[in-house]
Amino acid sequence: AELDNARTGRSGSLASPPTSSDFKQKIDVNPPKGTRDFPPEEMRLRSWLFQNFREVSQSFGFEEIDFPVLESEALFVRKAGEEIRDQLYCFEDRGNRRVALRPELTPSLARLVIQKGKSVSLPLKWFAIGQCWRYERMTRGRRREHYQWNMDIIGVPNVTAEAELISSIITFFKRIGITAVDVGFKVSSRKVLQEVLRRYSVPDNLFGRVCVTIDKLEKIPMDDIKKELRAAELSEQAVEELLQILTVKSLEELEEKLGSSVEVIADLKQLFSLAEKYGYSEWIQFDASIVRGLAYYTGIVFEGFDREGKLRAICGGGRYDRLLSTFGGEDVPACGFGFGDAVIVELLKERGLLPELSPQVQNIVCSLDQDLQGAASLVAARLRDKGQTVDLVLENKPLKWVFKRASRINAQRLIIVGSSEWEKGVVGVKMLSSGEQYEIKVDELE
Ligand SMILES: OCc1cccc(Br)n1
Repeated sequence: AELDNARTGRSGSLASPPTSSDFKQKIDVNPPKGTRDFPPEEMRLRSWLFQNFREVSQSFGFEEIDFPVLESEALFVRKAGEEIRDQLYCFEDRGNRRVALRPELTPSLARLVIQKGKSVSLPLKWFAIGQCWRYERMTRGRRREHYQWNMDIIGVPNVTAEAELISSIITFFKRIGITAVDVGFKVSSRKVLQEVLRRYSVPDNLFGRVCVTIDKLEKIPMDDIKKELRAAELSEQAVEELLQILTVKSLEELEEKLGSSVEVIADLKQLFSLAEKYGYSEWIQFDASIVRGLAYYTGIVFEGFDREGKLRAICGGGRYDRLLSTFGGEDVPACGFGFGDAVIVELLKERGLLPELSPQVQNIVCSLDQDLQGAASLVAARLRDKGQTVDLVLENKPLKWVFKRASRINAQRLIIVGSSEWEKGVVGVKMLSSGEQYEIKVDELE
């Protein structure tokens, strides 16, 4: 019975821990549903992507931060009907605490900003790359985890912050060969909806929920949208005007509808003017239907889209000036974006822009007989001390095997430690691309 317990993983005392011979049933060697392994080839692509995320963030003067993948569930229990809430990967831990695998990074950032309080001086320009989770019924076969790149500017109330963030994403796209022909940004502001709701005296506390509902346009039937809006006590007229304003085709038309005195017109005009100064006007367009699906956005919202219309949104973000107070903190103006690691790879594949990333090592070192294994280790250590990368052959292998491995790991140089050469204080060197070969004193190796 104990052995059975061990096999099935059920708890129960065992005289000694199970050994591999106790387990007949082969474990499932695939990762859990909806998750990915990153063996070397996949990990090279991920590292390349993240390196570009990091270098762009740093070129904009942002500092890297990180937080636990596990957070208190309380950070994410917003009551606005968001999909991200419905799919929260949450559970009770062994201390009976309600915890969750983070579905996004922004609430953790807000928590850290509140925690730091007056000990940090504004503005904060922070970025993070972190794995985020959702528990989705595998019916749709979608992934349960992805990595997100976030950049956030905390403490800047005007749209210069949003303009800077959009510029950083465009800089990233350009670095990896994506142009304004491939991708664009749809830009709007939730202040449009806020203005309409204000005119119909809809209470502020319903704002997030209404936006989340509006974001479901094109995802759920119009009747369900209207039903949700009526459930939020919107009048028929308010519902009609809300849906109507989302179809506005230009800033000029929006100005006609709302009047030029409304703040949102000034915001959007300033954003487009800044875009022109940055030189990225061709990348962005006003699109009144963009609201984004997170409840906490309060102002400008934007999303990167593939112009061929085949893929889901590449990235998205916006202003969230009221998030900190929902956690009991002092509100601070804030804006940021999230950029997932999945759609961008699909886009790169579509456009034939996936980089060729092969393993690289400068040296492979081997000894011709096992008495010289120590000598080979000494040579490897010397080279490493000089900053060289070295793959040291750790067993006594025939040269044929060494050459095959050298080719597989893309080594540039083969260093051979042979007994007669070693006695003369030299080693054999073979440049693996040119074929050139020579002997050299160990101390002169570099
Ligand atoms: O974009 C929403 C989301 C959140 C967590 C994990 C995954 Br996959 N996707």
